[in-house]
Amino acid sequence: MLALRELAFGYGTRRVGAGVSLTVRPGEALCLLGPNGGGKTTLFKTMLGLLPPLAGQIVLEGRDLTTLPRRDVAKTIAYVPQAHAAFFPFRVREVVLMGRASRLAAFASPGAADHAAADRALTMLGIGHLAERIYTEISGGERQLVLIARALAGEPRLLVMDEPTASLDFGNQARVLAQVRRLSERGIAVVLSTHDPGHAFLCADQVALLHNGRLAGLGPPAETVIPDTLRLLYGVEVAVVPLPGARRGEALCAPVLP
Ligand SMILES: Nc1ncnc2c1ncn2[C@@H]1O[C@H](COP(=O)(O)OP(=O)(O)OP(=O)(O)O)[C@@H](O)[C@H]1O
Repeated sequence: MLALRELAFGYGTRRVGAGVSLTVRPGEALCLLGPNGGGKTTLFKTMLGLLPPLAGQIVLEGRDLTTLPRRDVAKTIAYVPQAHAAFFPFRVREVVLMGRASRLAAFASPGAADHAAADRALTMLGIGHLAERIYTEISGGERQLVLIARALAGEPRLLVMDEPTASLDFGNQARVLAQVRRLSERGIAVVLSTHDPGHAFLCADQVALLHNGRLAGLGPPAETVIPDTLRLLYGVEVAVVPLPGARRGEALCAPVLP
């Protein structure tokens, strides 16, 4: 689905990261962990084709990303940004419908299939009851769920999510992580970042650890989310405690305060 080969990324002459190589297969979820300012958002922008690679290559479904028409990229990858301040008082249904933009001809209005896809996405996220609400008048957590629904409405094959659980309450965090697993089961590839390393155990097949713009580890959660790597990334001691009866090696991560 997606391959990064010796990728260097950043802003013009400001190199944020380098030497990043990884692959994400259809239906696989990759969780990106790293400290504030570690380069996660910059890497995402580069993967989406919004920033040119400074070196190396990004291959999307076998083709070099930089040679693909923007519209093809937009049909394949959907991006869920961090829940941002909302300025325009659209209804939630309209916001979700905007996720169909890449599938509409220029100046065309959404048709029945587009409305149906938007409704499916609202239902999938369990927020059908918000459809007629005004986007600027719902909570930050609800907005985050709407942004995920907007991305899914475009029926992408790869979903890139920048800290999708950041502003969500405990229940909604669990719902979003469960959703990531469900998307994987449907064959959709997911790349997400989070500041909670425990989330990797709940939804990821692979974890990429980004430290000073370089990969400090890449592999299954049980091999990568361990006290040594978490100390390196975050500069604190972390206890990684296996969950009793866990079938996928799930563990809880908690900082050990001095
Ligand atoms: N537009 C920009 N131009 C130049 N440098 C930038 C720009 N945006 C971010 N940076 C720098 O790039 C580095 C990586 O930032 P980035 O936002 O990718 O980190 P992050 O891992 O997503 O952080 P966080 O977890 O805090 O969201 C930081 O040093 C930041 O100051």
